[in-house]
Amino acid sequence: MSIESPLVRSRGLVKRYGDRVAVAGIDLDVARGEAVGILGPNGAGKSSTMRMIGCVTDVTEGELSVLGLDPRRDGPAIRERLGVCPQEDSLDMDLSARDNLVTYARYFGYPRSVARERADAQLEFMQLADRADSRMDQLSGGMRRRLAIARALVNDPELLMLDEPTSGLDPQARHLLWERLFRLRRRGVTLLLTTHYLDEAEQLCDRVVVIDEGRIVAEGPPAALVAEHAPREVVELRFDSDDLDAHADKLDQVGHRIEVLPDRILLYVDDGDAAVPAVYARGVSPTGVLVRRASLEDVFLKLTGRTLVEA
Ligand SMILES: Nc1ncnc2c1ncn2[C@@H]1O[C@H](COP(=O)(O)OP(=O)(O)OP(=O)(O)O)[C@@H](O)[C@H]1O
Repeated sequence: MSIESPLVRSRGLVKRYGDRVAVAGIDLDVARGEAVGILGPNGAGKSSTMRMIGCVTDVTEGELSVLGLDPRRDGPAIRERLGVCPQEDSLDMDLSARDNLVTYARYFGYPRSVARERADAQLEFMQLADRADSRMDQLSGGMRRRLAIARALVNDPELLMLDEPTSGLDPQARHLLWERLFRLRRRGVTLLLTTHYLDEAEQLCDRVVVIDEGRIVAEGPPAALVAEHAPREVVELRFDSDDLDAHADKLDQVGHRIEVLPDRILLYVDDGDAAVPAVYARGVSPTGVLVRRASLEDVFLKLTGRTLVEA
């Protein structure tokens, strides 16, 4: 157990935009070497939290220390030691991939030759070496996203922050990018990221913080959260008809809990395969049945009554 102070520590962190409360008092710790995921639906306050930690927006209220420094006072010194990859990438469309990185590295005061070396090393790591001379409009969305991460790495940051790094990417591009994040994690880079993709967070993150309406609703290692909040398995039932409540009424007490979503019914059970015959025995005939392990999505649903992706 490290006795080092956390890289990020917030207590009662608040962000307001006028009357709108985006972050309503968040306590967050990120230790060196950890991979922490902030999960939550649209508008939950994830980006606002990230922007305060990244010193791009002011803290409205509460305590925040980043790398042991105070963002209110030491913004520039903190930013030098962070790698920040915002949701909207801000790559320069007129520059090549390499020059985007070199220009950024020069902000940190590296001599041109060092900036170029650092740029090339990160292009290599992000599997973009063969696209070094390409302009942005010649790169796919996935390549641009990897380039934005490469750029965030040129200053060898102590903490890499990624806001929805895989949103909008096709599954192959997501996979490629995620695989690089695993490698970074293995190298010991501290990661703080937001995502809608709970399956990814479950695999990559040591710890997840689930937020909803600006507040933390659950926190812990993914497997522990699932074990705490959801039975082992879930039976998903799909139907042609819209009247799912009528089916749900018949399934009373088949499992520990039942959730009726707009397009399906979820039954929370210990043993999915054993529960399926009980569904038919109640006179319910779904058009689709899927048995799966309970996931963070189920934790979120239980805690907020809403699904993450469709929320
Ligand atoms: N610059 C701003 N001015 C006013 N309101 C804002 C601003 N930025 C965010 N908000 C509001 O604050 C709340 C939280 O937004 P935030 O972007 O932090 O959420 P999020 O969890 O990152 O959502 P998303 O996944 O859509 O990015 C939302 O209600 C949003 O409309």
